[in-house]
Formats: sequence, C-alpha cells, structure tokens
Amino acid sequence: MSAATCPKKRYQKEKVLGEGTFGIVNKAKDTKTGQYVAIKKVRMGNSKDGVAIPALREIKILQDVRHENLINLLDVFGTSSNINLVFDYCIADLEQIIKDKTIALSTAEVKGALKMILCGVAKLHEHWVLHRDLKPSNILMDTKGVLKLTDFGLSKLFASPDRKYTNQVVTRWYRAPELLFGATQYGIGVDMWSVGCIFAELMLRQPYFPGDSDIDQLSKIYSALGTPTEEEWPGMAYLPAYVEFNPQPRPPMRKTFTAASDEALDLLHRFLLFDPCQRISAADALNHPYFKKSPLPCSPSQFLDKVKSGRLLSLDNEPPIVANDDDENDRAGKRRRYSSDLGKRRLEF
Ligand SMILES: Nc1ncnc2c1ncn2[C@@H]1O[C@H](COP(=O)(O)OP(=O)(O)OP(=O)(O)O)[C@@H](O)[C@H]1O
Repeated sequence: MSAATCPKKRYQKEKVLGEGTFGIVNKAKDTKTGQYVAIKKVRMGNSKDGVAIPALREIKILQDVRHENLINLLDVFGTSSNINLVFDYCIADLEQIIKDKTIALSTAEVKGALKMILCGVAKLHEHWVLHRDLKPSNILMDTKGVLKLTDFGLSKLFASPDRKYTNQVVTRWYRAPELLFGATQYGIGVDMWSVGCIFAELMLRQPYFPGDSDIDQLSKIYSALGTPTEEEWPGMAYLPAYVEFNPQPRPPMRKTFTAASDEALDLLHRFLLFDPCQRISAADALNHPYFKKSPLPCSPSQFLDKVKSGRLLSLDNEPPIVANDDDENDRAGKRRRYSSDLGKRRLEF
C-alpha cells in the first residue's frame, strides 16, 4: 500500500500535543498535502464500557455540521484498537491565550474572539446541537487566527424538547445554574451561560466564577450577580437539587468590569440571566449593538498578529516526541507528562 492509501503511512507523527479523556492527540504531517494536522487517537475499549461512544458522537456531529468556526474533521481511519480523527492543526487554545499576560487583548480583539465563538455556537444551535462543554481550552486558534470550537464529545442533539439529559456536563466554572441545581431538561441556555463566562474571562483575563465545588460555584455566581428571585427565575425552587441561599443584592457589574462599555455589560448581562429561557441566543447576540459600535471586531489575521506578539507562540520549539501506538507503558508515561491542571477542574462523570 502506498503512503497515499495507507493512513498510518500518510500521516507522519511529529510530537504529542496533549491528551484528553479519550486518548492522545498527535501533531503529524500529511505527506499527501504537506499540511500539518492533529490526530486524535481514541481508544476503543470493549463495547461494554462504551468508551468510543463520545468519539462516534463527535464524528457524526462533525460530519453533519461544518463551519469556519468549528473544527474541521479532515479524515477518519481505524486501527485494531483505535479510531483516529484527523483535524486541522491549531497553534493555540484560548485558555493559553487568556493566560499569557504578554498578549494585551484590545476591545476590538475581545470582540473579534467573541464574534468567532458566537458564529460557531450559532451554527451548532441552528443544527439542533448543544456543545455542552464550552470553555477556553475547547476553543482552538488555527494558523490563520480563526477560532474554532472543538471537543464535541459531549455534544448532543436537542431536537426533542422532552428529552432528559445528564446534568453532569460542562466543566464546573462554565456550568449554568440550572445544571448546578440538577436540571435534566435544558437547552441552548447552557451553552450561552458558558459563552458569558468566557466573554467575562476575556475581559478580566481570569475565570469569572472559579468555584471549587458545586456549592462554591453557586456562591461565587451569587456574589457576582446577586441571588435570583422567583420572579427573575420562575420555577427554580422545583429543580431536583435546588438549595436555598441567603438573599444577596446584585452588585453593579461595572465594579468588576471597570473598562467595559455599556454595550459590553448589557450583552454580558444577557448571557448571564438566571432564567435560561431569557438568556440571549447566539444569533441574537451577533446582532447586539456591542458588535456594531466602534471599535469593530478585529479580523482573524489581526487576532493572530496580536497572539504572535506575545510569548505563547515563541515557546513552541521543544524537540519532537513521537508517540508509539502500541506501547501501553509509554502511553501511560506520556499521559502523566502531558495531563494538565485542567484535569483538576474536570467533572467526574
Ligand atoms: N486540532 C488540534 N490542533 C492542535 N492541538 C490540538 C487539537 N486538538 C486537540 N489538541 C491538543 O490536544 C489536547 C487534548 O485534546 P482533546 O480534545 O483530546 O482533550 P481535552 O479537550 O484536553 O480534554 P477532554 O476531551 O478530556 O475534555 C488539547 O489540550 C490540545 O492541546
């Protein structure tokens, strides 16, 4: 078989990029096109434990919904024990960008980033797909500065309004209050809350609600936004895990977001409404005056130039590390080496 027809030969692995719940991600060169790609190798496990189901869900969604701001699935191939998903290679994720304080994000750049995120979310919702795990590390930047939503493993079609879902979704810091109260029927509001948290984080350059338990998460949300009244969020007391908190007033958002425009604060407020039905949709958010008022959102290439001006991308000079498909011990070693502190705030499923 030639390199063009044998996928394992077609893609030449260069180094390990990281590891998620379901397997290692490698950087590789596509010898057919000369382009770099990222290959997510998903361990199949045996059919009983259903390890591969999120990967199959991801494949189905990626094949159905294509958009500039959603990660592009270029190829899929299998080996005896893995499914390999081949994606566009991205050079950074939004968590790294936010954390790198040498990158000074201007209003136009925050707007540009939020616009790209909203375009991706709007496309998913248009296709009746909830992402369900939106967070900065699941938003990647490609070589042209385009932000792309990734990690659709938790995505789920929400076509049936009565369908009950698990509430153990969305990394805690980005998790909507209805999920924290155990709701099993939820909709696009869970993604819009996460977008609000990401928007706040882009402006603050630190997580807005970094709770270290579900109760602490709610208490951080309430300290920032005040406790909701029954009028603001009808029916909240009937949610399965509802807990009453001592009433707290709503402090002015301006106190935290000192440099934000009135339009930015209005949009943020609409993302973070307690009643999920009242939260602004991604399509409506894109039409909000925030995006119409000067400074206008920057282009992807301007965003890329800003990211390149910081330290982050100048660090990508470590020697290549080639992952060996078959060596379990080696794989365990890499997992230890590459697992990040993100694991600490990931939910137990
Ligand atoms: N297309 C890509 N281009 C470059 N790097 C990528 C790409 N996709 C993933 N990565 C890197 O691989 C790492 C693992 O990604 P993956 O999506 O498998 O898991 P995760 O998002 O970290 O965690 P989990 O899937 O468990 O929530 C990421 O942190 C990222 O650094």
